[in-house]
Amino acid sequence: MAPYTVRWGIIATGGISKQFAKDLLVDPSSRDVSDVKHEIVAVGSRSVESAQSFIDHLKSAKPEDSWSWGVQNGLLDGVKAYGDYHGVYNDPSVDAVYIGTPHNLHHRNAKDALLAGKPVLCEKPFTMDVEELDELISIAKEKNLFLMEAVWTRFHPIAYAVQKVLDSGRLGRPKRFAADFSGDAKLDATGDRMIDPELAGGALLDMGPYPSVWAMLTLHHDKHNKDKDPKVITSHQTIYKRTGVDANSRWVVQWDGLCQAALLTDLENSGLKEATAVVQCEEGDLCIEYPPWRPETFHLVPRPTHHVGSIKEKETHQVPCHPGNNGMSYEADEVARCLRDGKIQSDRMPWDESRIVQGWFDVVRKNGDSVLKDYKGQAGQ
Ligand SMILES: NC(=O)C1=CN([C@@H]2O[C@H](COP(=O)(O)OP(=O)(O)OC[C@H]3O[C@@H](n4cnc5c(N)ncnc54)[C@H](OP(=O)(O)O)[C@@H]3O)[C@@H](O)[C@H]2O)C=CC1
Ligand SMILES: O=C1OC[C@@H](O)[C@H](O)[C@H]1O
Repeated sequence: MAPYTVRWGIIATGGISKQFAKDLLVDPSSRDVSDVKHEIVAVGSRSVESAQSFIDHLKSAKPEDSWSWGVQNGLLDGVKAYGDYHGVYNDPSVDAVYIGTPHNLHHRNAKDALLAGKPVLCEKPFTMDVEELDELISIAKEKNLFLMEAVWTRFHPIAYAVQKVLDSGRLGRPKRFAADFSGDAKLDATGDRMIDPELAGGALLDMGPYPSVWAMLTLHHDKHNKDKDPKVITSHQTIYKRTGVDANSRWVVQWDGLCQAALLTDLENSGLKEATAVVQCEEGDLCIEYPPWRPETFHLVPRPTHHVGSIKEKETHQVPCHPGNNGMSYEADEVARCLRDGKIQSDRMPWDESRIVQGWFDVVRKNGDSVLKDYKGQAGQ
């Protein structure tokens, strides 16, 4: 059977849109996929020149570039450059829209796309607060349109491999959990969106999705977990004085009857290489290596008290993404399969799990003292 094809419209021409677009153009067979494929038919930007130069950049792929396959095989043929986003939403040749704008624009852009009748894949963090997210979900339901947060890490081979080990029961019940996304950005020398309050900068919203995804995949999905509504029980933010955003956010989530998770983000200090996420279980510890957004290695490690636990030797598991793939093709394949199967949400990245994490961000932000503390989202506008 011919592969099901999604014709994508890309919103915004920044760093992540470029990475996503390139992954759409990688040969699906290089990741053992034959049931779906992708084309790019429209790019929307605040300026038509930027949309065009984005397209030109993609088209200028050298033979050794992973995405040159798509260029040579016509996946960009006829792509249109729009000098606004609505051109993409209203283009009848677009089957689905990818949104790669800064956080505080996600709700506006996703809402406009849905109202124009387009399925949406929207970058993380989904929205600025739960109210904005609930509005998007209700529009998606009402219009019977697919909607998903682009938490790409959920779709990586390592995410499934980690869950397989935990599901096997080999490690027993989780007892403790910690996860961290921290980096030593030279903030005083930069003026980028990461520290810009006007673009909802700060560690929590940009980095927070990654410790959260590992807590969700391991604890929330654990077969012993019965708590459907894990809550933040304490949190702290340190403020970056120059712009007032959070330089770090730390919070603890409790899954009643299972265990707690300590979640950390930090813009100014690096985390641990071998332990970006650690699930400590009865029989041994599962340690996922940095980087949290795209790890490729995890270890099973004996408990520090060597007489406890059946894991006696350290084991290392390498589970890379397929070569030539930034790691974003997998989430695009998920969107294609959901559209093909008539689904409006993904089983792997369902709305209620986006809502849980968005809810944690709301609590941490409101408990803290950053310039975004009292930020009101734009639900209803
Ligand atoms: N999944 C992942 O791994 C990653 C996800 N992200 C997420 O993607 C989103 C975008 O991040 P990133 O690509 O790094 O950001 P960039 O700053 O590189 O790009 C953002 C783009 O948004 C558009 N835009 C629209 N309005 C504005 C505005 N007022 N100010 C600035 N840009 C604007 C611009 O495109 P144009 O001018 O063409 O309209 C701009 O190029 C964020 O929400 C982030 O969390 C980011 C990095 C990695
Ligand atoms: O989503 C992201 O993942 C990779 C990081 O480098 C980036 O800060 C972040 O936006």
